[in-house]
Amino acid sequence: MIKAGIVGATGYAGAELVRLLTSHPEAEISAISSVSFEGQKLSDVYPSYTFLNDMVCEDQDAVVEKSDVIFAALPHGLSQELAEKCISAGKAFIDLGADFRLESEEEYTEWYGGTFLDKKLHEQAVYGLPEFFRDKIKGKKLIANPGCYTTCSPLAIAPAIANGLVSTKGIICDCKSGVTGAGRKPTQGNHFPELNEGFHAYKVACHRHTPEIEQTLSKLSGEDVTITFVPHLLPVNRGILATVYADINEGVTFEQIRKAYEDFYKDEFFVRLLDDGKCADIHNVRYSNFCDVSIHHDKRANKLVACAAIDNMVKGAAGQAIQNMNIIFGLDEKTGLVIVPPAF
Ligand SMILES: NC(=O)C1=CN([C@@H]2O[C@H](COP(=O)(O)OP(=O)(O)OC[C@H]3O[C@@H](n4cnc5c(N)ncnc54)[C@H](OP(=O)(O)O)[C@@H]3O)[C@@H](O)[C@H]2O)C=CC1
Ligand SMILES: CC(=O)N[C@@H](CCC(=O)OP(=O)(O)O)C(=O)O
Repeated sequence: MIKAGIVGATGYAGAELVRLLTSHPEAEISAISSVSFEGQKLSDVYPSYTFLNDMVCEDQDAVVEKSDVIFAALPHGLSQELAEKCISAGKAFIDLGADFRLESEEEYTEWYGGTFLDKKLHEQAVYGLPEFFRDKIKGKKLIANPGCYTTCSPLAIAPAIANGLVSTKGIICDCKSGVTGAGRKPTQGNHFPELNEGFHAYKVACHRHTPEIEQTLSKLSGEDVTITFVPHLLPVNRGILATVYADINEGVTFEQIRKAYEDFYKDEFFVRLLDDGKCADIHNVRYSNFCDVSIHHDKRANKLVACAAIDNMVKGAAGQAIQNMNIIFGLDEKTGLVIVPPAF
């Protein structure tokens, strides 16, 4: 059994790791940590875990010591020192935050304000989006698990970008997220009466996920990709819908695009390419690690409109982190993640 420890287990991403790892057949939760709830049972914080996980929150050192793999579900900027500790102790480290996602320190400083504390450590980090970088993840110890928008948007458009079927300029990623994406800490505007029955964009064309999405798409394309990214806050608990617009290159037919998507995703269990005429819906992926993708042709403007839906807490966070753990430890990638989304 893999001993899996969670730092930041009381946050939404950490608690989702607990939910999924509790029924993982090849892993057991070895320890969990919290600062605010140290010494308290997780099931006192989240009563739905009663009798299923009554573990007591410890400190970070206990998690490192007792685990083969440490998942960090902490706010940005808190993972670098912890990663160093884990890697030098020979453990695997999967970071759900953004500390290791951007390869350029300059970009990291621009968008997050910090610096790379140990450049060598950053060189060891692999970006954990298995559908694109599986071969690089195998056998590695330090994984930068992508964020939710940064999983969903590239999965929507990747086959068209990787095959040079759409322009790499002027791509629009128009995304809508459920409120769990903002974490457990209440913030002004996320309070139910202020949020419910409303719907708005935020951080328009200046969200820190912009360079991360561009980094992934540029790797797939081999060219510098520029995007306009606009996130919106949806008054639902879970789910992200990314609607991505791109100009179809001259001479390319929609049939070629569909064939490229079919080929690209034919062996990807977690990506469900929908038939023509169907639209990806966050309802159909809830609690699961699936990403549903639908593609559409705007014939008048000759644009590709690609939609992708994920559960931000699963494929956008904890599920993908476990998918990465499975790859690192040589397990079938699907282990513990074959979850049927509820029909209603
Ligand atoms: N929510 C989502 O949809 C997604 C989140 N992520 C990323 O996962 C990470 C966690 O996010 P999320 O769970 O939503 O956030 P939460 O705010 O819900 O949880 C954060 C966790 O970190 C702990 N924490 C806060 N400050 C400190 C500190 N100074 N030192 C140690 N621990 C601290 C908190 O609790 P405690 O005080 O109990 O220790 C809590 O357990 C973030 O980096 C986020 O960007 C990634 C993808 C999707
Ligand atoms: C709704 C909402 O607030 N979402 C978060 C993104 C959460 C996430 O996946 O991102 P990171 O792991 O990169 O923080 C935001 O816009 O900042």
